[in-house]
Amino acid sequence: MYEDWKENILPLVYSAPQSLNPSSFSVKEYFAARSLIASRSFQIDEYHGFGMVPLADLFNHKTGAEDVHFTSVSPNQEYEDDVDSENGDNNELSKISSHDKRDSTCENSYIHSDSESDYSSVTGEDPMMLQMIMVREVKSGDEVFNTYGSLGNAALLHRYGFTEANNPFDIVNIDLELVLKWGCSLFSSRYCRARLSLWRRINISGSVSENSEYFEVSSDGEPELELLTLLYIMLLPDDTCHKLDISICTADKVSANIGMILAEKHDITWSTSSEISKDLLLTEKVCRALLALADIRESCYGSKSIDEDVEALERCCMTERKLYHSLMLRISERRILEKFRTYATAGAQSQTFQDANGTSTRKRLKKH
Ligand SMILES: C[S@@+](CC[C@H](N)C(=O)[O-])C[C@H]1O[C@@H](n2cnc3c(N)ncnc32)[C@H](O)[C@@H]1O
Repeated sequence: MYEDWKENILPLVYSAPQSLNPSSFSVKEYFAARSLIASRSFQIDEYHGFGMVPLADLFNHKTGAEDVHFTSVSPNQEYEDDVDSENGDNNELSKISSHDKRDSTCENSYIHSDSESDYSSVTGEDPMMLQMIMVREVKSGDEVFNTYGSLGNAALLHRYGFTEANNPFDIVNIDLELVLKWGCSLFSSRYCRARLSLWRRINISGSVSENSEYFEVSSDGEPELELLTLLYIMLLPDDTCHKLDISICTADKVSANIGMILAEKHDITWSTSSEISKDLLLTEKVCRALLALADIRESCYGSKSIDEDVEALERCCMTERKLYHSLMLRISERRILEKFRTYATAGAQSQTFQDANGTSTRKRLKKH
C-alpha cells in the first residue's frame, strides 16, 4: 500500500502543490481512504469487475444469517421469474440459496450474480439489474443484515475492521516459517530443506497469501492434511525417506507415493483410488510435533495468557473498537489453538493405546 501511495499519490501532490494540500494526501490519509473504499467495494461480476454500488453497501454483516440478499439479474431473467411466479412456481428462496452456494468463495460478495446475466452484460445486449430481496422477516425497528461471505475473524478484521463472537468460520494460520523453525530446533537446516523439497515433490503445498505460505487449522482444531504430510515427511527415518525419494522419481502418479509408504507401514492395501487419510499420518511423533507447533504459534501472542485476554475483553468497552476487535481475534484464535492441542493429545494417546495393546494400526483409507 505504501508503494501504491508513493507511485500514485505523491507525484500528484508534487504536480499541484498550490491546489492540493499535502497534509490531506499523507500516507495516513491514503490508508484511511483506501480502507473505507476497500470495505465497501466488491467483485460485482466478471464484466463489471471490482467496484462500489450505492445502497448495496448499506448493510452490516452477520455470519450465516442474512436478512437481505442481493442478486444481479438481467431484465429478461426477471421477466421469466415473474412468469414462473404467475404459474404458481414461486421458488425465489430456493433460487437464492443456489446463488449462495455458487458465490461462497467470492471476496466481498454482497452481490450474487447469475452467470447467464454475466454473459448478457458482456455482450451489451441486456444491461444488468440488481435485486435486493428480503429473505427473512425483520421486525420493524430491527437492524437488517446482509452477509459478506463465510469469513473467519482474521479475514473480517483485515477486510472490514470488525470481528464476530463465536464465528464458525474462524481459523488459525500456521506459517510454513514456523514449521521450519520447529524443524530447525530438532534437525539441521540442510536436513529441513531436503525434507521440505521432498514434500513439495509429492505435489503438496500450503496456502499462499502475500508471499507467505501457511496452513490452516479449522475452528474445531483440525489441521490441514498438507501440514500433517509435511510433519510426517520431516520425521520419516532416513531409509524410508530414501525409498520415498526413489519412488517419486519412478512412479507415474506422484501423489500415490506417500500413500504407498503409509500402506506398507500400516499393512493396508493401497490402490490408485485411495486417498491419504489424516489418521494414518497421526503418529506419536507427528502429534508431538503438532503440540510443539501449538506452543510456537501461541508464543506469537506475547506473554499475556488467554485468561488475561478474556479479562481485558470483559473490561474493554465497545467504543475502544480497535482494542475490542483485536482482543476478540486473539481470543478466538487461541481457543482454536486449545482445540488443536486437544486434537494432537488425543492422537498421541490413541497411538500409545494401540502400541500398549499391540493392536494393529490398520486404519481407514478413504476412497474417492
Ligand atoms: C459495507 S459497510 C456496511 C455499512 C456500514 N455500516 C457503513 O457505515 O457504511 C462495511 C463496514 O460496516 C461495518 N460493519 C459491517 N458489519 C459489521 C458488524 N457486524 N459489526 C461491526 N461493524 C460492522 C464495518 O466497519 C465494515 O467495514
